[in-house]
Amino acid sequence: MAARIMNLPKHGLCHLMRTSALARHYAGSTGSASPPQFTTLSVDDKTGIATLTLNRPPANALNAAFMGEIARSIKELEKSKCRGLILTSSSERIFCAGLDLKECYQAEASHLQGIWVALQNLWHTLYSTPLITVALINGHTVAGGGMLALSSEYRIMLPNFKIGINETMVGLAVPMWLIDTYLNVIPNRRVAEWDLTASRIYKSEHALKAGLVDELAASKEQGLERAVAFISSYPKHSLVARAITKRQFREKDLKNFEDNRQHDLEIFLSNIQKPNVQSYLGEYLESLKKKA
Ligand SMILES: CCCCCCCC/C=C\CC(=O)SCCNC(=O)CCNC(=O)[C@H](O)C(C)(C)COP(=O)(O)OP(=O)(O)OC[C@H]1O[C@@H](n2cnc3c(N)ncnc32)[C@H](O)[C@@H]1OP(=O)(O)O
Repeated sequence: MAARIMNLPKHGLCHLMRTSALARHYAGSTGSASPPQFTTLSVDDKTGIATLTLNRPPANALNAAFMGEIARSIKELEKSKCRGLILTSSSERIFCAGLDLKECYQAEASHLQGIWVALQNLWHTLYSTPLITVALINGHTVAGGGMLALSSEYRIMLPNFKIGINETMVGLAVPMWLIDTYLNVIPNRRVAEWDLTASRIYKSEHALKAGLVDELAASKEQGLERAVAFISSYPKHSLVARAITKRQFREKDLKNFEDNRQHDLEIFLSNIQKPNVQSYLGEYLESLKKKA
């Protein structure tokens, strides 16, 4: 039975906490984190599989609060000993449009810093989690949205959507940690370099052929079934060993990131505040509006 929840208790989430108990938990909560605004989370008590649904209309664009909320949920799920996490979207068209560009335009340096640090933390949390992670990509996912999908272990996508990392089109360099994430999925360096320098965006069907996604599903329901099947394919006794093995594969990328975290922030702040980048960002935002 799925227990629909508003936020997570400190422990034991996967151990039969029901909606009423959760409501009491929040009523009496010490309030260390505010209730979720942009996500909903449900956990199936029987399978120990959580589904985190992104819900920041219209495009699930990532601002600092939204990214912080996703990262906190993952951390709490880890403590509650859930076995797996499915990431999906409440929108029928957009999984995630990447960073909220409206918040990157003509913003204070402190605001931009908050956005970038939240993006770094979200990537680190998702990429390093011992949970079995599946992105059920039920809409377009680009840039920071591509990061969410590619940092997950398995990708199931619905047909006729777009996926890719288009930062260079926005006028900025792809950070090393995102290049490493891409290479973890597309290990052919030539293809990866070409994709990222050219801001290549794949349609679902082509993404499957290229190995950027692992399966196509005809509907969200079918995608959810497939995601549950993937997570459940790992027997219980293998979970610790698989988590250690996953960590070993990703350790070098995580260490490189930690060694360069501050430098990465400085590069972003310096680039995003350049007059030509801001000017292009303004035009880009206008083009998104005109399209609507
Ligand atoms: C700039 C910093 C770069 C730093 C480089 C380092 C890299 C690290 C990782 C992440 C960086 C980023 O994420 S940069 C974000 C780049 N994102 C994009 O370029 C996506 C732009 N959007 C689209 O291409 C399309 O919207 C879509 C393909 C995602 C969906 O297309 P669709 O036709 O279905 O929808 P609309 O285009 O009509 O959009 C609906 C609605 O959403 C608004 N919108 C879309 N994207 C964003 C966004 N990224 N930020 C804020 N708002 C966005 C769009 O304007 C529409 O709004 P209105 O209905 O109000 O007009």
